[in-house]
Amino acid sequence: MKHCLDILKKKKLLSAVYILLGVVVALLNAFSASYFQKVLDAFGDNTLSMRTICIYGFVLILICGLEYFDEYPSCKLSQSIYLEFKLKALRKISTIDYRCYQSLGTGKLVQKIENGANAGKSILFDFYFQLFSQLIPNIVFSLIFIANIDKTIMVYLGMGYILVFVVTNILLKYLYEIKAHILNNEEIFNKYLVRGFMELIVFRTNKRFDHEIGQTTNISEEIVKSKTKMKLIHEAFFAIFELFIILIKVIIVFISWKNNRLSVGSVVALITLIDRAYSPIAIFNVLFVQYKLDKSAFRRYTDLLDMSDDVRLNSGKIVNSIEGNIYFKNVCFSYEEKTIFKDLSFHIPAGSLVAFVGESGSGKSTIVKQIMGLIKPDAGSIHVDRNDLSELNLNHFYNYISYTSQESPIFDGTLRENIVFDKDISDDTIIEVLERVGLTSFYSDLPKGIDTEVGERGVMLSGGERQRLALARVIFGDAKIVILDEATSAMDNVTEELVMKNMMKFLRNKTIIIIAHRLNTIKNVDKIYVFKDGEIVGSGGFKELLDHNQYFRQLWNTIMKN
Ligand SMILES: Nc1ncnc2c1ncn2[C@@H]1O[C@H](COP(=O)(O)OP(=O)(O)OP(=O)(O)O)[C@@H](O)[C@H]1O
Repeated sequence: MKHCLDILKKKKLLSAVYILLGVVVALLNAFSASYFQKVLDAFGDNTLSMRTICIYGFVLILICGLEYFDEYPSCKLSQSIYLEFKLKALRKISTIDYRCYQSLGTGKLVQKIENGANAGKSILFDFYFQLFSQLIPNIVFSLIFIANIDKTIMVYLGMGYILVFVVTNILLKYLYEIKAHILNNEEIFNKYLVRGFMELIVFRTNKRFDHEIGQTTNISEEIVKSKTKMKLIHEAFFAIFELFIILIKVIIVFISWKNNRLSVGSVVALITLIDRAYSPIAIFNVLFVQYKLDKSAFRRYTDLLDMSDDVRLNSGKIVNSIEGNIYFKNVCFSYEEKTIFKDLSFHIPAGSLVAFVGESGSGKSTIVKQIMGLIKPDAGSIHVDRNDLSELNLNHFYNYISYTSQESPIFDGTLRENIVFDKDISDDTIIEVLERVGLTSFYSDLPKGIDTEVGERGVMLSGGERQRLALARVIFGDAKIVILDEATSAMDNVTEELVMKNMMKFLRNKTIIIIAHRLNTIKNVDKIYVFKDGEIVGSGGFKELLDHNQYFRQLWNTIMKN
């Protein structure tokens, strides 16, 4: 509910106008039905006056006008509520704890957000707003006007409400299970869809698409079956409800005819008012069932919103300058049961150029994520200069650190956005940097120059071009600590050497950490740390390690052989 209230607070005025308009229209509707009794009876007695006709006509026109104006807040509210729920999800991703983020899958997540935003809109707008602006006012005003005609009938109608409510609740228990089944299947359906798009090459070359399409077809059939079942149950309820109202109307006509107690006008007004009093109940039931079912989709979505945030992103100590010393002191870290580091300690002096090497899975990237503050040590401490990293405001710290990852360093946007984001930098300067990272010929072939869209994950660039683009971004940053995690792995040797030579000129005096598998690229670094199973098994200069460290020599020999 907290998330719904957040959105309501933002839309206070619009919500108040919408509810007020609904109440006024309901009052006028009940009044017009009751006034119609007066018109009919006066018509029968030959006492109908021009004034009565005018009042009746005016009320009908007023209702018509107000119902039209009602569309404005109605449309604005429903659309903005739906989009606000989606925005909330994006805001959440901007602060979510990185470990929680790692547990989310793209396909399922996107569907969860879509279903959740729809469910949230449905709960807030289609249920609560309709309840307070239409259903309750319609029921209350209709009952008041019915009581005005005949109090006993009003009491019987009230008892009818209770019966309808009991039946609805029995129905709901059955519908819940079907809805949960649908939601699960929709998320899995989307997972297959997204991974089909993202992993086209893997699935095509492994001939997996037939299997994937088969699975998705089965799931879609399941979804259709469950949705049809739900619809039929809903409709059956509606049909029974219609019969129930018809029965009430027939009984009223019969009793009035037998007792000869009510005028023609009163019977017509009663029948109209019964429709007005019971239609909201029918609508309420549909909405209530939907509301209860939406709650399960909404809960899945709020589970995402309620995931832990990285509290250090926006709180903690703010430092105004950083030299770039990094100290790991007895750091321990595990992913669930799996121990990655035990008692890891090392020091990287400010302004030095170091490299982390080791077999795949030895923990190099995990160290980098810890230096970035994305994941926290279970024990021990990480210091940047004299500051304990766990006490720093990370958003502020990110002004001084830059990280180029080995995976998809490019996002869906233009070349310019990918290099400088929204910084105001002249085209000439950007082009000059593109030259430095060896992208001159690539750039000159682009139809829209630096404003060319590079596609999702930079799909229209080669692996090496993507990496060079990401390196160009580093040049525009003002970081004191630069981390290049396999940042040149997709480049050929000649390009890599040229680009790194240019990069190093620019990165002078910064603390640079390079993670590399190609050991020939790190011959000139100040210090190499050799990792094996989360431990440092050697450190020193390239030559020193080659002469004295057996494991490093083994790594080097393997590479040379390849
Ligand atoms: N989210 C995660 N959950 C569980 N285990 C993980 C997770 N991320 C990484 N690991 C494990 O942590 C270990 C260290 O991974 P890391 O990515 O740091 O290795 P690396 O040395 O950088 O490997 P590579 O050179 O292949 O990139 C690996 O065994 C990996 O399986």
